[in-house]
Amino acid sequence: MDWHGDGRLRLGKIDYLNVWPVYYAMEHGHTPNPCHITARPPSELNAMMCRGDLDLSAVSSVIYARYPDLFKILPGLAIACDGPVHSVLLLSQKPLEFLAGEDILLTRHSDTSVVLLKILVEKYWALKRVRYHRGALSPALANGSSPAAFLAIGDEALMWSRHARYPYRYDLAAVWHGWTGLPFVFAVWVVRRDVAARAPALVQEVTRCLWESKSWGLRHVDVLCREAARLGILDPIALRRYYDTFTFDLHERALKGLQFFYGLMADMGDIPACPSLDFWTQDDSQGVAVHGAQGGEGDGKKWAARL
Ligand SMILES: C=C(O[C@@H]1C=C(C(=O)O)C=C[C@H]1O)C(=O)O
Repeated sequence: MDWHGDGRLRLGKIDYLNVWPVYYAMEHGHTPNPCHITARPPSELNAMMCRGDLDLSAVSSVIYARYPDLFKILPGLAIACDGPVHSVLLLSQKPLEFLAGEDILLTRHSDTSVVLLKILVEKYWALKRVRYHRGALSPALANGSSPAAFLAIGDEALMWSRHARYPYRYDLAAVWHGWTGLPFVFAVWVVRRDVAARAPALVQEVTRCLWESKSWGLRHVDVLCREAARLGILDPIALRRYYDTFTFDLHERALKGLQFFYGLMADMGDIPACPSLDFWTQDDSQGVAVHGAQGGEGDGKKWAARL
């Protein structure tokens, strides 16, 4: 835990459009920002949190399942959707049923979607002998040896969703929803346990500020769409539709989807068992194990009352 000499915690931010509703207000002076914010793709944030280079962050949901002893979940925050997500895509040169025995390139920026894809390939689509490679998408797509299919997430997926050589598009959250009927949780916000134990008041402050910023963002989606459109990835109307697909909460159904996913990770041998969901609370620095019955609520009010 490095205080930078000023008592501020180090907060990670996913470097994609999808988290603007959570961070925009605190980064632009509309709500308080008590942290140092570092923006990176998810897999880099995951590694930084595991190393202790950040104190709190959004991380790929698989990371909590793999390292439950290292982290506690911050309530009332998630990147989840209950149907298509538009930005986690398997893009293929051929229809899915012809991908058996083929190479799929996996973006190096993802940890959760990579696991979701492998689960769908093995347990839902039952494709045999698929070979996976992890790497940077741009160079692979630019040279002649392009893979039969690739997995893209975040802004890259939004930019490449209409790639001419990859006309077959599979939205993994839509496939998951069609299969399980459940929401899918791509990312959760976690705090390192050592930080939670040593600085509960700061963790509380940052959590409240994230809720306040999210609440502002969700009340001003029109502002976010106007500003985010300047990046040239989506126009304001498409951005509105994009933001409407997300729930930024760990509500009860999202928790069910998360636990079902963790159960499948255990079946695949990725983790030894489905972990308890250990939420951070200020008054119990050892945490409270939650087994699917609790979750964050829209504006964080329920959690604010608990903290
Ligand atoms: C929905 C998305 O979820 C993302 C997917 C992640 C992953 O696959 O590890 C992590 C964080 C999220 O940003 C997206 O990037 O579009």
